[in-house]
Amino acid sequence: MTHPHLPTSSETAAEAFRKSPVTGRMLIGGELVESSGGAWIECVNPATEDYIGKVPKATEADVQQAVEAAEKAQVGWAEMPMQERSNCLNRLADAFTRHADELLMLEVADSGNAITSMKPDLANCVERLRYYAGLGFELQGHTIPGTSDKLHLTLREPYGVVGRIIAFNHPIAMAVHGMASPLIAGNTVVLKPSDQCPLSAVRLGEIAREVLPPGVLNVVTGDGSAGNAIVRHPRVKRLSFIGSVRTGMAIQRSAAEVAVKNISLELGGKNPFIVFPDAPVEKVADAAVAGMNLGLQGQSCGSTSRLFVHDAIYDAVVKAVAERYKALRVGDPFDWSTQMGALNTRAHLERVQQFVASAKSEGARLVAGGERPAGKTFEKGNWLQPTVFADVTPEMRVAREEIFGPVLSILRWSDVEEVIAMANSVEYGLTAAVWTSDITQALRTAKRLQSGFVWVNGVNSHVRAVPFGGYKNSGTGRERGIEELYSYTEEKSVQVFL
Ligand SMILES: NC(=O)C1=CN([C@@H]2O[C@H](COP(=O)(O)OP(=O)(O)OC[C@H]3O[C@@H](n4cnc5c(N)ncnc54)[C@H](O)[C@@H]3O)[C@@H](O)[C@H]2O)C=CC1
Ligand SMILES: O=Cc1ccc(S(=O)(=O)O)cc1
Repeated sequence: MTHPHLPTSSETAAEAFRKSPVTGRMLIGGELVESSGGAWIECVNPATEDYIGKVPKATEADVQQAVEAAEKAQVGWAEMPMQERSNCLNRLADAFTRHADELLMLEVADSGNAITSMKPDLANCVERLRYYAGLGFELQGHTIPGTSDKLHLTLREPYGVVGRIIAFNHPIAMAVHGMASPLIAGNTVVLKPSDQCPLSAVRLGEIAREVLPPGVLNVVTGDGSAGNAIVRHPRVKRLSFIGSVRTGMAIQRSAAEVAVKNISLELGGKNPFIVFPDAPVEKVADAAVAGMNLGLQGQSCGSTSRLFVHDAIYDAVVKAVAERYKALRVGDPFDWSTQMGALNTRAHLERVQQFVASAKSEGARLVAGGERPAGKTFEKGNWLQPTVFADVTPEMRVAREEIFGPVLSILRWSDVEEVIAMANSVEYGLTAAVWTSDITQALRTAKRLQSGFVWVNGVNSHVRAVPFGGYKNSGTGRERGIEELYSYTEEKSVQVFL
């Protein structure tokens, strides 16, 4: 990429990208390459609709080449002492830190997410690389007492080539988070970023090329057909995917046609936030904003998009939440005072607008937002005001389907059994929040929620060692911590006859 990325003092960041769009290349076997088919994917700034760059549209042959390069590199990579692999990851973290500002600009231009919300993602990437660089030393087998005349022990071995396919909402975080643990375990990686937001991953490929041996990380850019080629490659036995339930199910079907594979899936969410009558109204209202990840326009799998409020404090909470949503600053994603940016694509905005229309027609009460914001900034781009519907009932579409946008639904409850049943009534089970000062009630409720991650009196907090993943159709497998690391290894039992 030749783009300066950082604007001069006389121009805005958006102008800088418009004036000099970037051209990205794929990283395959240590070389920066274009698509063998010659096609490109165009990247558009969601806030301005400006063309900001292009990346190659990978063909099946490109994917094949990437897997072969990864296979070739894997033998030597796995044979390296742990200390050397660890050094490589730490060097990648150093290089990443040097380029963090430029990566942040690319990320914001390509995603439309507010810069204040994306900056922590960059720091988290560095933290994740260093964390797994150290944790690799804990990858241990064990010995098992058995019969007196035999010694039983286990070894942890890498799968080989890992395919990592990711969603559009946290592009660089998902790219880096998903490579640290497979790499330290001795696998090599073929990464496919989302075709909606590929620029930061492509730049990551360029940076990684300077510090990792050729073929250890390969970045192929393309749409679902490139993803499917990774999924169907018979020698990519371990796959890790972040995206929608529909694609996750398609991947399971497609993979099963060619081989038996280990696939972890981080999928969608329609996450409940249950407020008991003793919860503090103002803090609940703050959490109803924070839990929706509005800096990403609600486009986060963990967003607590169904707020169940007890009858006793319902009106007060609705009022406090609506006030906060109306006061949010929507605007230029590059502006450090902006709290919410633009939705990622026009098609996605239109999908979210259909949810707003369906909520109105099904009788929900609009208490904030619902429209495109007014003003010059919003003449072009994928804009929607932060939106809140009250008096939502469980059978409405907005209460059942993942919107992946800035639309919060508030539902009323008065009976604990009923609210737990409502919370569990959707196909998803990713995150949940429970708010009460009664710890017994909180833990009882947490236990009964069919969700992989429950916050008590909090929202949206993630810690690197705490497992994250979904129940039901929200996924399978857990990411983060040592379990994630182990999930990129196969366990071999060795029995020694003495
Ligand atoms: N549970 C979690 O950790 C997260 C889940 N998500 C979910 O992701 C969805 C939004 O992200 P999108 O990018 O729109 O998801 P998506 O499922 O449309 O696409 C995700 C990735 O899969 C690729 N893909 C599409 N079809 C494929 C196929 N047949 N085979 C292989 N790869 C294929 C895409 O090119 C993209 O890279 C939401 O449902 C959201 O909840 C998003 C972030 C985190
Ligand atoms: O949106 C959900 C989400 C966001 C980020 C990550 S990751 O830790 O960066 O992979 C996972 C899920």
